[in-house]
Amino acid sequence: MATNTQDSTHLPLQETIVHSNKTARAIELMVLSLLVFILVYRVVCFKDQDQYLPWLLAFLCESWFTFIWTLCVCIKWNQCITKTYPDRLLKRVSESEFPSIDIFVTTADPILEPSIITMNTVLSLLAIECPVDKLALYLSDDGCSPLTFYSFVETTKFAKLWVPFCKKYNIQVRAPFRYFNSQSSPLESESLEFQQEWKSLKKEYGELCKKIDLAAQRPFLCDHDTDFGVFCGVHRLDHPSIIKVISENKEGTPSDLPHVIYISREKSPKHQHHYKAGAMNVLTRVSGVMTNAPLMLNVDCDMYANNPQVFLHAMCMVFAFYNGLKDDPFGNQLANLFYLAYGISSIQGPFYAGSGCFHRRKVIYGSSPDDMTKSDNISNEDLQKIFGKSIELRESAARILSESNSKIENRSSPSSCIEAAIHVASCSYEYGTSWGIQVGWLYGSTSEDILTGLGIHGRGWKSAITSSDMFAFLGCAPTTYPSTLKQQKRWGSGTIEILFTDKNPLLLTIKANLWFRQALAYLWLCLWPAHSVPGICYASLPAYCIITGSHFFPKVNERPFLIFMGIFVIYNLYVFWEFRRIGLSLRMWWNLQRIVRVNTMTAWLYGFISVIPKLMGLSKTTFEVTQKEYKSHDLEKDNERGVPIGTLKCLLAHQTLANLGFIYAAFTYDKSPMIVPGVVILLVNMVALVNGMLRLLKVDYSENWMVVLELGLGEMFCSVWLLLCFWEFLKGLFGNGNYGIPSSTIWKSGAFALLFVHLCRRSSQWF
Ligand SMILES: O=c1ccn([C@@H]2O[C@H](COP(=O)(O)OP(=O)(O)O[C@H]3O[C@H](CO)[C@@H](O)[C@H](O)[C@H]3O)[C@@H](O)[C@H]2O)c(=O)[nH]1
Ligand SMILES: [Mn+2]
Repeated sequence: MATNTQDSTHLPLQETIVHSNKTARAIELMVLSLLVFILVYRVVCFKDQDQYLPWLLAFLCESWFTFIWTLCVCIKWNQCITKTYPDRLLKRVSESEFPSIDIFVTTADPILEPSIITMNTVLSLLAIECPVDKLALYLSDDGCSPLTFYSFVETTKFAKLWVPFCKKYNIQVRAPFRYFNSQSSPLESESLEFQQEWKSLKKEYGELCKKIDLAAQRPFLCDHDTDFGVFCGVHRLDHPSIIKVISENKEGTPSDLPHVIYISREKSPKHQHHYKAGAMNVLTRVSGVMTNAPLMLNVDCDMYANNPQVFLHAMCMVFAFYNGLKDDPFGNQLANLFYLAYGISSIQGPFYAGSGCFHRRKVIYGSSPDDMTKSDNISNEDLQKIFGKSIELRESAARILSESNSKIENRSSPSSCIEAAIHVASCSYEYGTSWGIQVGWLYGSTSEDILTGLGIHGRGWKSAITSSDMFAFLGCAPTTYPSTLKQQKRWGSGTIEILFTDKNPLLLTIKANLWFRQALAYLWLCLWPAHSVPGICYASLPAYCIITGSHFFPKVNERPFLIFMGIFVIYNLYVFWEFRRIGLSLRMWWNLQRIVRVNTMTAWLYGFISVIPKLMGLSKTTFEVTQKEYKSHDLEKDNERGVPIGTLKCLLAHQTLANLGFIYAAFTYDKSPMIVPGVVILLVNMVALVNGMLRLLKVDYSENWMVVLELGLGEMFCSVWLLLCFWEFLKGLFGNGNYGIPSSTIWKSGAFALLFVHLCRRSSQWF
C-alpha cells in the first residue's frame, strides 16, 4: 500500500520470543541427578535389605519416574512464545487480500450441551473481526435435534443485530452471555445512543434465551410443511443428511451476515460414524463443495471466541509465512502445562487440542511441506481414491492442493450446492477412500485431535500458538467430578491407544518427518495414562511397609534420606515457583498437585486398562460427550463454594475470569467404579497410619527415644501426604447425598483394602 511507512513494513508480523530458561534448567537437572542418585542407591543397597519386594518395586517405579522426568526436561529445555501483531498486519495488507475461512462448530447433544451455550459460541464467532465475505460458519449437529436447528435459526436472526453492534462499538467479549453477565447496565459515561442500543440488545438477547428455553421444555411438534418437517420421526442415530443454508451472503455485502449453514450428517446403525472425527470430516467435505476456503477454524460447541481479533492474529502467521518463513498449520490451544507448551513451541509446535485451532485446508487434505515444489497435477483417478466419488469435492480438492499461493475463489452460493453437499455427508461416502486414514481427522483414537495433529507434524509441518494478553477461546471444563473422571478417562484411553497405531511417534520420527524431540513430547503425552501403574504401586508402598514393618526409604538418620527429602522439597517448590510465575495462586498449586495424583489412580488407570480389551478386539472405545453446564445466576456465590476441579481449561479460566461461572464445584460422587482404586489407597493408608501411630505410642521414650528413627518415619510422612492428596475423598467418606461416596463403593473398596492388608501380612513372609 502506498501509505506504508518504512517502519511498519519492516516490523515483523510475528515474532518468536525466547524465554531465558537457565534457572529452571538448572533445577530440572538437579532433580534429574537426584533421581539418578536414588536409582544408584537402590542398586547398591539391594542386597542389604531384609525384604526385597518393596525395594524392587520402588526401584522399578523410580526408574519410570526418572524416564518421564527426562522426557520433561528434554521437552522444556528451550522455551519460546510467538507474538503476533494484528495492527501491523492491517497497515500492510488490505482486508481483501485475506484468505477466506470456514469455521466449524460441532455439537452432539442439546441436553449435555445446552443449546444456549452452543449459540453463544456461534454468536462470538459470527462477530469476530474478519471481512464478512471471507467467512462461512458451519454447525454440525450430531444430535440431529430440531431444538438445535430452531435455536440456530433464531440465533442467526439475533446475530443480525448483535454482530453490527459489536463491530460498531468494538465490544471486547462477543459472546452475549459473558458480555451481559459482566455488566448489568450500560456505563453512564457511554453515549446515549450506545445506552439505548445496549438496552434493546439485552432485551433481544433475553427474548432469544426465553425462546430457546421454552422450546427445550416441550417436545417439538414437527410440522411437515415447515423447515422442521425433515426432523419428523427421525432417530439421532438413523436418519438421512439434513443440510440447510440458514443465511446466505450472496453479494458479499459487508453489513450482512456471513454464510450460516446447518449440517446433520447421515447416520445409520450399519455404519460407523466415528464420533467427532467423523463429524469433522463431513464438515470438511461439505464446506469443500460449498465454500472451499483455504483456511479452517474448528471450535467445540462450548468454546466461544474470547478475543475478537483471533482471526487477525492467525492472519499474522499466514502472511508471515508468505514473507518467507516455514509454513504451518495454526495451533491455538489452551494448554494445561504452560511450560511444556512453551517448550514444545520451540520444537515443532504445540499439540492440536481439538478446538480453537486454525488449519490450512491443504494440510488437512494430506499435503506435506515439500509438496509445494512438486508438480501440481494429481490424476483424477488418484483424487477419487483419496477424496471419493463426488466430482465437486474432487474439483475443489484439486484446486486446494494445486494452490500456489494464489487465491482460491469459489463464492458460488452455498444453496446451489446442497445436492453435492448431501452426497458427501452420506454415511457410506468414505468407504474405499482415504478419509480418516490419510486425509481429514484421523480415526482410531478417542483423542482424535492429538492423533490428527501427530499425523500433521509427522509430515513435517510446524504449528504455532499465538499468545496475546487475551485468551483466544474459552470453554467449559466439566462442572462435576464424575464428568471430569469420564473426560479424563477418555483422554487417557485416547492418548495411549495412539501408541498402537501406525502414528506411533517413534515410528514417525524414524520413518517420516517428525522431529525427534517432538516425538519425545508426543511420547510423554501418550504415556501419560501409563503413569497410573507405577503411580498406584508407589502409593501402596508406604502402607505396605508400615503394615509389614519393612522399609522402602532409608531411615531418617541415614544420609541417603537427604536425597529423598531433597527431591520432595525441591520438586514441590519448583512447581510452585512455576505456578507463581504465571500468576497462579498457592491454592491453585495445591489443588493441582493433589488432583494429578488422584486422577492418576482413578481415571487414568481406567483409561489405561480400557485400552486392553480394545487392542484385543473385544470392545470399542466410545466417545462420551462431556456435560456442559449453563448457569446464568449467582456467579459470585459459585466462586466461593468448593474446590476447582483440576482440568486444563479450568486452570486458565481460573486465572483470568474468576467469575466465568461454569468452573467451580465441590466434589460430588456417583457410583462409577473409577474411584474405587482411589478409595482403596485412602483406606489402606488410613489403616497403615493407625498402625504406625500405635507403634509410636508403644515406644518407651524415656529409655531410648532413638528407636523412633527405626520406625519408618519416611513412610509415615508419605502416608500423611497421600491422605492430604485424597482429602476430598476422605470428606466423601463422611459426606451426605451427592457429596458422599456411595456406600456400595465404600464397601467394595473396603473389601479390597482388607484384602490388601491381608496380602501384605502374608507376603512379608514370602519375600
Ligand atoms: O459424536 C460426537 C461426539 C462429540 N462431538 C463434539 O466434540 C466436541 C468435544 O466433545 P466434549 O464432550 O466437549 O469433549 P472434551 O473432552 O471437552 O473435548 C476435548 O477432547 C476431545 C478429544 O477427546 C477433543 O475432540 C476436543 O476438541 C477437546 O476439546 C463437542 O463439541 C462435541 O459436540 C461430536 O460432534 N460428535
Ligand atoms: Mn469440551
